[in-house]
Amino acid sequence: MNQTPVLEITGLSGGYSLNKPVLHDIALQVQPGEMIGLIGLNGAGKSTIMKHILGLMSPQKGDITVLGKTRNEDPKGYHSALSFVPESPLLYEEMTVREHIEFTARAYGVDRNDYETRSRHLSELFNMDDKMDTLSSHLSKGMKQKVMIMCAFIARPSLYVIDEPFLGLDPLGIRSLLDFMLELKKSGASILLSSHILSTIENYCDRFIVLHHGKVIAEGTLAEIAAASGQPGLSLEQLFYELVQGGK
Ligand SMILES: Nc1ncnc2c1ncn2[C@@H]1O[C@H](COP(=O)(O)OP(=O)(O)OP(=O)(O)O)[C@@H](O)[C@H]1O
Repeated sequence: MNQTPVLEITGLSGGYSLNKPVLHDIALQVQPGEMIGLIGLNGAGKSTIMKHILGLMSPQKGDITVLGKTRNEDPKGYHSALSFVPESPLLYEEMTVREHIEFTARAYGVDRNDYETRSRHLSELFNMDDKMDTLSSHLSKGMKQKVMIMCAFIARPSLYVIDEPFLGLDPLGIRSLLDFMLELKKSGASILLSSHILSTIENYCDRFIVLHHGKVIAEGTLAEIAAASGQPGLSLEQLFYELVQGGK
C-alpha cells in the first residue's frame, strides 16, 4: 500500500520516567478505513501508547505521525485529525449532555447543520434522547460513557482513538457502538481501539496488535497471527492466551 498511513508510529520508546520506559521500540501503522484492535494485559502499555498519540506524553525516542506529519510539524492539523474516547468518562458535572456535545462540536468547528443531524442520530442510536438536557452528574456510569462516545463522534476526524469503550455499556449500547464504528470505517475513517473483550472485537477489527510488557509481540489479521503462531483456527482469545503465556 502506497497511501500515507493515517497513523504511523516508528521506534517509539517512552514512559513516565526516563530511566524506566514503559514502551519499547513500538512500531505500528493504521491505514485509511482500517479498524485496529490494540490488545494486551493490564499494564501492557495500551493507554500509554494512546497518551503519546494524543500528545499528552512526549516520546523518549521515535516518531509519531498523523496523516504524514508529526505534532511539531503541524500541531493544528495533527490534533484536528484525532478524536479520543478515554477509558473513564471525564465530564463537567454542571453541564448537560447536550452542552457537552455542543461544546465539543464547536471545538472541532463542526457546522450547525451537521451538528444537529449528527447529534440527533447519536442520541437516538445510544438511547439518550430523554437525557440530552440532564446534568452529567445525574447520569449513570454507562450513560456517562455514552456521552464521551457521542462527543468523540460528533466530529468527523480521520482517526478515532478509543480506549476500552465497552465497560459500563449495556448490550444494546455495545451493539450500537460497534455498528457505528463500522459506519465510520465505511466512510473511510480509521479506528485504533483497545479492549479486553476479545470475543466482541474479534469479528470487527481488520488487524490486531498484541502488546506485552510494552512491546509488540504479534500483529496482523487473526489468520496471520494464527499462522505465525503455528495455530490456525484458534479464536483471538485462545491465541492471545497462548501468546502472553508463551511470552511471560
Ligand atoms: N501516571 C502514571 N505514572 C507512572 N506509571 C504509570 C502511570 N500510568 C501508567 N503507568 C504504568 O505504565 C504501565 C502501562 O500502563 P498502561 O496504563 O499504559 O496500561 P494498559 O495496557 O492501558 O492497561 P489497562 O488494560 O489496565 O488499562 C504500567 O506499568 C503502569 O503501572
